[in-house]
Amino acid sequence: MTNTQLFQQDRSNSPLLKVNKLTKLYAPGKGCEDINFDLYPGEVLGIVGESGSGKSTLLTCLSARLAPNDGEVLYLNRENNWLNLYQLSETERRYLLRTEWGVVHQHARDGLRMGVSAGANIGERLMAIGERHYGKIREKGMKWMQDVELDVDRIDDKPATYSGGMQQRLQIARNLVTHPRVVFMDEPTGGLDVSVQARLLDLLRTLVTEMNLSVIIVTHDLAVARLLAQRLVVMRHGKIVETGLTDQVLDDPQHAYTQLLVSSVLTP
Ligand SMILES: Nc1ncnc2c1ncn2[C@@H]1O[C@H](COP(=O)(O)OP(=O)(O)OP(=O)(O)O)[C@@H](O)[C@H]1O
Repeated sequence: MTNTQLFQQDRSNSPLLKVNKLTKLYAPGKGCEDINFDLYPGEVLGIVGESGSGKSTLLTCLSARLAPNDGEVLYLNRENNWLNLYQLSETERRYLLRTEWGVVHQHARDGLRMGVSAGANIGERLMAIGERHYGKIREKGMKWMQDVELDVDRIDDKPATYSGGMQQRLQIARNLVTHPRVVFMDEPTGGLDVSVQARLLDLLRTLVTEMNLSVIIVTHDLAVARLLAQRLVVMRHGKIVETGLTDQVLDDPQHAYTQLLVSSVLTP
């Protein structure tokens, strides 16, 4: 089954996110420049490119954490209102990040609160959307620990006592507990052992499909892109050089840079 069939992307609906002429440059060619695309409900979009091509800069701008120099990011919220991200107040952007959006960082410690228990890490996001009942918060925390295959008996342990792979699972649970509509992921399996990576990717793929999440995932690993993303954006020197369905881009790359990127993975 192809990724296109697997993920329930719905193009009959309006996009959830519209990115228009987005630019954030630190120096010529460093950052991201004139980025345009739409993200549809249930779609998983991969951003690929070599180190320094601007993937993280773009993701940080898209996820309301870095103001661009130019262009806009429009988001259709749960109430069906279009929000212009960088015209919102800082408080409104932060609220969005705690509720309808999620961010999974490469290093779990950037996305977790290391000083509080695993259960509190999950519960905190529930409290942000108004849940106050301690019993219910704990119950949901336990359910999510099970869903991401963590030992529920360790719910009161701090994340620092978890392995890297477990911390990443906890970070995913913390993000997904509020049923976000859009999740931004920056190299979510980077830095983990290969076998741990494979299991985590499997879990992510299942959760993304089951919850019909819209995801933007940055990765330099084309195998990860192939497994998770339905559509790809290829970046070079801050610009998009190619975009299309994942299988098309990887099996029949049109741009010379994409051809090089794909062949450099195939040739040892
Ligand atoms: N805060 C900053 N100040 C100055 N230059 C920066 C800053 N952040 C990133 N850059 C530069 O912008 C370019 C793009 O960096 P970015 O981290 O977005 O690329 P990337 O494709 O995500 O790379 P990697 O995969 O290595 O993380 C790089 O040349 C980087 O050195």
